[in-house]
Amino acid sequence: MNALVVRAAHKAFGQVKALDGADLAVPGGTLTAVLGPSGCGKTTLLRCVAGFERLDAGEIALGDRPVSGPRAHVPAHRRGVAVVPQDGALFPHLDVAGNVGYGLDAAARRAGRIDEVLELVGLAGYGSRLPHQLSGGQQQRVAVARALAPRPRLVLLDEPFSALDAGLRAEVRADVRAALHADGATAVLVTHDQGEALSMADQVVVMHRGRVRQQGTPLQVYRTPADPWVAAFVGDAVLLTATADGGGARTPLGALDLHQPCTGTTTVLVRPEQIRVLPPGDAAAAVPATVRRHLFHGHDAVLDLTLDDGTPVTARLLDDPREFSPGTRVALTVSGPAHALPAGAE
Ligand SMILES: Nc1ncnc2c1ncn2[C@@H]1O[C@H](COP(=O)(O)OP(=O)(O)OP(=O)(O)O)[C@@H](O)[C@H]1O
Repeated sequence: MNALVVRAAHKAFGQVKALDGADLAVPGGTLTAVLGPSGCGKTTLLRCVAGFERLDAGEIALGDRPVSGPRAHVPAHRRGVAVVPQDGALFPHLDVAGNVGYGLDAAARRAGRIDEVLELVGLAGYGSRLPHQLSGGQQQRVAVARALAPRPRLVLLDEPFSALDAGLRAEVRADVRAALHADGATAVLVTHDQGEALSMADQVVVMHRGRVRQQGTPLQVYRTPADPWVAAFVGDAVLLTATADGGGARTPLGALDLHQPCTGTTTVLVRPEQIRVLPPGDAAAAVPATVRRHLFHGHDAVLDLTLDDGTPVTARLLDDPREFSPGTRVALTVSGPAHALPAGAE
């Protein structure tokens, strides 16, 4: 059953349509990431679900209970929704146990719920510390423990890892994900970070200009994006004009198999990690190309290339010691299927 359903949600601030018909459904017990660029309406969606903002039109239901809509606006404190803000917003004068237990009833305290959630977020034994005695990552863990403590119907996380440095972020993300799952929580994470959404979430909701462009598993939105905009937003995209004839397509990178059948003129998506870079003339079916730029990133390298017909292509190289200077001639092949994108959307 869905723990949260948003239908045709509209919310404007003056002339700005922050939500312009947003639809989404969040199954109970899952973590859903709402992913989109700055200004696409993510925070507004989250604030409407929490009950901090009223919808202009549309509906929000938590389980089978309508909470926002033409006939209902349940106030925030009666929705059973917990919010983890960007900065954690801990009470500075209360220790960790005081923060986590704030608002928790006596029975839950006696039952050991504070220790239980601190253990879940990896902070067993930290109950008597004050917030200023904790690292940024630990403070966010406390904020998550505080949100989980009263067993809310829904936990909303608003870019909760954005203030953490990159090394710490990956660890805190993984631990928070594990804690939410272990507690059986339903959670919605708002983020503009594709890696965060794809690595943490059970399902990803991609937003653009106040609407949901696609909802699916991380693999679905990455491999089979709904349109060219989603394709380019959730990762690096090589977009090729193509003629499809069912299970395959003719493209500037040769004949490619398709994930899903398609016919006629279309645009197909290939991800840069699917492109193999060979010496010129190495394989009969390889397509000649010229290197424009080679960017080394440590864990991988990105090669910008141009095919002889002018088509730009990007290849991602893993564990590849070769160095390519601009102007080097190479030949390209593609491994794995491409994805035919529906025409029309920008
Ligand atoms: N209270 C407000 N008053 C006026 N405009 C607002 C208000 N809140 C949001 N907006 C506008 O609505 C649009 C959507 O904003 P929102 O904060 O929901 O986007 P976002 O996707 O969360 O962006 P970010 O990732 O930068 O936080 C933006 O154009 C924003 O300027």
